[in-house]
Amino acid sequence: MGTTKKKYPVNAKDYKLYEEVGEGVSASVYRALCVPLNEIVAIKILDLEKCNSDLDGIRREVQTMSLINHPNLLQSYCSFTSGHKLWVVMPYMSGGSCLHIMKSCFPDGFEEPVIATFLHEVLKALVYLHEHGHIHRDVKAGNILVDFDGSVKLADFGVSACMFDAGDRQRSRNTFVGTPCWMAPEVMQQLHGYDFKADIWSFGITALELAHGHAPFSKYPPMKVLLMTLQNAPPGLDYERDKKFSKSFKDMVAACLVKDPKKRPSSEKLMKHPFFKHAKTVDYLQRTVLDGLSPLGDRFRMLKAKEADLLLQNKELEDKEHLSQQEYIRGISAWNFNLEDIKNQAALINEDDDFSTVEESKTSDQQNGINNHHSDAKSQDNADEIVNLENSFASFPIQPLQALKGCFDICEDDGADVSPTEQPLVPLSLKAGDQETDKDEIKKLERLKSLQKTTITGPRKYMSGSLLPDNVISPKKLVSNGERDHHRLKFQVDRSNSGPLQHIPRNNMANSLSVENVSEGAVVQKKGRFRITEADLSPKAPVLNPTPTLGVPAASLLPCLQSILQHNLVQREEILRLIKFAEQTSGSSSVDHAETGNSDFSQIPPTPREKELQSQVIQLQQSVGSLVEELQKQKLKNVELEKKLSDLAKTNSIKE
Ligand SMILES: Nc1ncnc2c1ncn2[C@@H]1O[C@H](COP(=O)(O)OP(=O)(O)OP(=O)(O)O)[C@@H](O)[C@H]1O
Repeated sequence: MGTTKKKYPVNAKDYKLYEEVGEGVSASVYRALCVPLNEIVAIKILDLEKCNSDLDGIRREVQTMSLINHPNLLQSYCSFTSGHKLWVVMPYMSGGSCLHIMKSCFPDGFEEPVIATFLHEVLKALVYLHEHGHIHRDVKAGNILVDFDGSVKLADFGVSACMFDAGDRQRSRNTFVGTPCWMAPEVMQQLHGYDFKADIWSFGITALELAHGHAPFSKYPPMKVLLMTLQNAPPGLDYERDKKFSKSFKDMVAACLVKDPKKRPSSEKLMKHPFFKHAKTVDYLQRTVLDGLSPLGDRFRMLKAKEADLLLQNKELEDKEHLSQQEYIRGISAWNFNLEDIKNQAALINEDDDFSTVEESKTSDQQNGINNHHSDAKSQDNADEIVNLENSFASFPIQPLQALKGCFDICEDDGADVSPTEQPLVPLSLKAGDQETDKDEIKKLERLKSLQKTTITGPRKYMSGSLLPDNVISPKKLVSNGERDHHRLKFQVDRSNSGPLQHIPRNNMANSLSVENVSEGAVVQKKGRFRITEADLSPKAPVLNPTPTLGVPAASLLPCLQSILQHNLVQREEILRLIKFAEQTSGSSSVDHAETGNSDFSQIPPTPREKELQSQVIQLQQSVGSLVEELQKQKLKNVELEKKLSDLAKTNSIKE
């Protein structure tokens, strides 16, 4: 209070876009000039038409970014839509991300004091988030941004979530969210839900990433990462090359990477770990890391060129390793739920992989006394399991922009599409009251609304957003308000930008920012990479505030949400089935499997029972085949006899 906040314009015309400095799964980031304020900013531009997933994640990210208030968290100045694009204006972090810095200048990772300093800053951000009931869910080097003076900010709140009271927590954490290499085992398992300790796991993986220049298992396709994380011992700093690291560093990493989340320290406790005594002030980063770095735009261009080279060098785009590396260079480690990709990934995991698997999981295997060898068997059943997913991953019918129009305010003339290189169209402020939806859009939404009256019966979901600048509402407070049942969740499935699954906002942005809504509590949601989310189907679902403060009633989106929810449930079932299948199969052949250290679906041999059933099926198919053949023969004979009979009848009648 009392401090006059700078007012950033919500009109694309007021910004001058310069070079591209970053690219994510769903967005491109540009250095830009805010003309009226004469200030350099970063603008993240999302193409809502292309980004057919995760609209809810986008909305949440924008909302969370605008509300957080901590020096180690990237706050947004403002957001608005312009044509099909969403613009998010934020501080320009001229050093770029830790991942970009490593890829450009520190391919084998940083020195320990640098790592300690980076991690210390990130941990401060996590303590703040966790204290205020949020889980970040996507902690990784690609989301650690550095400014010219060495200051560090954790970015990317697309998957952040609010934590709920104990009653709902289990269900609310049954959500498949994050980026596979950094994802905690309990998040993958979806058995008992998860909490902020999932961030501690990701933090430990990030520590390894900063130490080695890449995250463990980063070369592998998502499905394999999932199984390796679940089946192998946790990764650590145990290689020969890790000898240079201190015992306290190894110990800190080991504390974070415990599979049982209960045994991991909280962020607050971790802060007291002796390792962080090695942390220095951020000007140390400025001297040791940033000094001499070329401008971010140039580095980004070089990385893109390197990526293009990789593509050229290897025309076999299906080569999962290359794909994986390219994704990694871009800071993308998406769960790509394009069915074809999954099939390819499953098919491509072969003997060669185990060479690197041995390398990555060497320590774990040594610890377990496991030999690495593998089976060549490829299970048709597994392929069938994957094929069965096909039906589940059907496209959703909703246009993302249309859906988002329920979240963001829309100006009268906001219909055109602005390319980042062109200059602005009319933007859409997040503030209510000064925009209108175009007439066609209103008609469509009215239609949806009337449809909704007859179709909506299920529970509804709330917006997330317990982070308030001045007055943060903690999960405890929410519970004590007796509003537990108002924090029921729904989860959705979405996918990376290549896929059909998309997110639809559940509510109106202005509503979500209103005091009532905040007091109603926060919501765990998901993000735009591969994540599978689960609906909380409580019949006591809360009453959504139907009063729109923007041009579009949020309730009009409910039919779409309903349909998405249905899809999500089916998809979740499928994923669970696959995971169970993998676990069962690995359980039933645990000896072989433990010995091989192999965690690949396609290499799991069929059980004896499966073999027996398969041979029975084959026998049945054969006997059906011969019966059909016999039937055909008999039919032919019949026809011939009939013909002979009629011929005889004819000759008889002639004679007569
Ligand atoms: N404020 C900023 N200043 C400078 N560079 C930035 C800024 N924000 C993002 N970047 C760069 O752009 C990249 C992509 O941004 P961001 O991670 O927000 O996009 P995204 O689509 O959410 O990515 P992903 O989903 O892969 O994490 C970052 O990794 C970083 O290198």
